[in-house]
Amino acid sequence: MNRSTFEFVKLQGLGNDYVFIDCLDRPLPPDPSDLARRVSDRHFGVGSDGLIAVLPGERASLRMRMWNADGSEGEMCGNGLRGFAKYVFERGYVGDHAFDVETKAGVLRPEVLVEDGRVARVRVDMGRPRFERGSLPMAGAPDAPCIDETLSLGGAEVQVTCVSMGNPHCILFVDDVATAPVTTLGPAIEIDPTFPRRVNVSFVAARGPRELHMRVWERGSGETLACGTGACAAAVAAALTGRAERSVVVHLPGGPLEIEWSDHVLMTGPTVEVFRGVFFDPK
Ligand SMILES: N[C@@H](CCC[C@H](N)C(=O)O)C(=O)O
Repeated sequence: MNRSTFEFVKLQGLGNDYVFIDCLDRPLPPDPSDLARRVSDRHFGVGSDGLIAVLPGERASLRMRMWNADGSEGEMCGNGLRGFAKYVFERGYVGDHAFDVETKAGVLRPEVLVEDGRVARVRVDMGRPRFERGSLPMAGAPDAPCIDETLSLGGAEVQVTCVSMGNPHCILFVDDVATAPVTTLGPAIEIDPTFPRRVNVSFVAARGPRELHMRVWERGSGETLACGTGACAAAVAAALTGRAERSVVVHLPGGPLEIEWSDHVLMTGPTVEVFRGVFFDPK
């Protein structure tokens, strides 16, 4: 990789798409936030919801870092981690079907599910959800959870449940996701001072004990077709508040994700390599 061109692979999970760069034998570009903004641009760049780097790890042999389309770095990315698992398994960087990956949210464990010699689906042990405000972070007593609380957020009175999946999520239950104010209230809650590091905002409708419908406004990327960590947080919030069972299918605009919460949260869903290319970096 030199400063003016670099190779990339684009993968998507339920339409939540990321440009992957391989930094195992090459250094991470000097300003990955700026690069994320430029490659993510759907007119002047490759077009994606963000950038993911494949790196050597310290707490595991491999490390994933991800940046949103606005250049902010996220602690975790569920759809991205499924793509990461496919990428490293198919290139022989790991030998086992299940392996550890270091992220900013800790070491997580994906398992690739191989069909016809290809990784089509990945199950990820997403670890334990956390509920205390300090884990998001969120204003208020650091040890107190926020479960079905009515708060003034983004200029509206809303009932929310907040969950950390390593990254912060604010869940609003609604009657119908089609008419939910995703693109108006979503960005207003994202930057509400209650969440000093901003927050991902999910609008979720329970449709029976094992079916959730969801749309998401992602911190740093806007409305996306799916969010893996968001689907986990939504499933946990629905179970915790008696709206659904602990094993659900979350229907997102990009397709369904299977989520199970026993102690850890398990997420199972597809991942697809879309194309490979060379980015001509004007900088
Ligand atoms: N789409 C992702 C989450 C990406 C990071 C998020 N926008 C954040 O800033 O926390 C997923 O699939 O989990």
